Amino acid sequence: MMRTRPLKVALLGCGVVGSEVARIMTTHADDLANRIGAPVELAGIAVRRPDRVRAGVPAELVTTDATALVKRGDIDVVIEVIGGIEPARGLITTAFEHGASVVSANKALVAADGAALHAAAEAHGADLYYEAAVAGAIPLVRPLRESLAGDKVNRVLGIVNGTTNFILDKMDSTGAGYSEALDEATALGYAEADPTADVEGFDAAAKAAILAGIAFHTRVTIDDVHREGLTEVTAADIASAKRMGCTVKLLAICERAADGASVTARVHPAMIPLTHPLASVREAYNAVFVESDAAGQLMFYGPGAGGAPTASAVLGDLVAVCRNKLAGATGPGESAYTRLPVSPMGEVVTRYHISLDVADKPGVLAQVATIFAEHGVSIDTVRQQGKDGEASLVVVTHRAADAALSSTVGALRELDTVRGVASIMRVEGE
Ligand SMILES: NC(=O)C1=CN([C@@H]2O[C@H](COP(=O)(O)OP(=O)(O)OC[C@H]3O[C@@H](n4cnc5c(N)ncnc54)[C@H](O)[C@@H]3O)[C@@H](O)[C@H]2O)C=CC1
Ligand SMILES: N[C@@H](CC=O)C(=O)O
Ligand code: NA
Repeated sequence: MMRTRPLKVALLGCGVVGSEVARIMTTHADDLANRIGAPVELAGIAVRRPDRVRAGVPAELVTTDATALVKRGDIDVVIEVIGGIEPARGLITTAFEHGASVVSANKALVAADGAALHAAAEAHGADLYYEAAVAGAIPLVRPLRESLAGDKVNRVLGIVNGTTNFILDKMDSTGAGYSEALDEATALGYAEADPTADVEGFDAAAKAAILAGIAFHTRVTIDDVHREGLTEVTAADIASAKRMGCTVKLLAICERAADGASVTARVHPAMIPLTHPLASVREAYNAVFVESDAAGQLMFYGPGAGGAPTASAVLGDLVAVCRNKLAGATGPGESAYTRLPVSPMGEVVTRYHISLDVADKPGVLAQVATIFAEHGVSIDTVRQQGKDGEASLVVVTHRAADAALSSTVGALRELDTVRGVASIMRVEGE
């Protein structure tokens, strides 16, 4: 039976995501009420710039005082789509203290301080949901937290940043320049307020931290995630990948160690074979593989960024949180009981593509091969291209520890015949 008294919702932020949340809450009000069992009322919208015209947003609901809004006392759910650490963290904490549950899309905050936020929610009998924080519209947080709660997840691997995937896709398929592609991604609402977060891999690293924590039932913060962004990827890397039958993607990879005693989490560009399903993920789409003991391999795919897709995930959480409120219950909180430590990047084992500029004279190849052998890194293939006394040597290795590869590269740089290390890229998905 439908409750007539509405559940009151405060919306913090009315930008790309917030404006879509407000629009869908208004246009789908009847369906939302039927699905929840009570009407949901948008009771206030906190904005920073009230002068900005927002189509379809009732002017009387708009305020610049977000703190007063979350302290009102009659708010059941706060939706935080401001982004960043402060004031978002303070507002969420205040919301819990005043009895509200919280839905957030803020990966930066959850990856930095998720444990404290979960503790605050639990202390006040409230919910903290953040499906939109990882891979936009794609259901991933709740499937990991709930549907896979009976299984043992060993690996999560995928593309979790729409902006960088959009840039790489445009560079690869249309030959667009990096800045042009980034501007387009920003105009389409995919990029963060500061797109450095996207291109330097901070956004993907935040998502990797959240995924690793939930998947392995431990605590992982963004500081535990090895991070390399897109800015070092050159057109030559992309061309070299093509020659190998590969493409370049920015990947997030979270793994349980073979002995089960630790986990790793990393974000970096990588070459993947064109035959791998991740190679065909275009534009701002995301795709994530989850590998677990009982289920085997699962693939999650869909729009990873953009106002309406992200609002879809926010509204899904809103419905869940409202249902919990009506039932007088809360959903699952933090599950970090395994306390598995996060190992450093040096312990990660994978394959590498290394491009060296070398002198084109006899014996160089043997010298280079010896350095690899001395560091225990086995070579799979070597390709050499010479011009004007200089040559480019492309080495692809078998699987080796990241620390061994770093020492190898350090020793290669010491060789007189090695003029420079043009690029080092990991090779994944084989
Ligand atoms: N745009 C996207 O595709 C996705 C965004 N997200 C996350 O959603 C959140 C919001 O992102 P967008 O909507 O894209 O950003 P946005 O920059 O378009 O919107 C944020 C809005 O919050 C407002 N704001 C800032 N401080 C405020 C304050 N103290 N009080 C009230 N309003 C304030 C800003 O003026 C802005 O309008 C971020 O955490 C972002 O990481 C998550 C998934 C996808
Ligand atoms: N900037 C992010 C938005 C969604 O999380 C991205 O590009 O993926
Ligand atoms: Na999601």
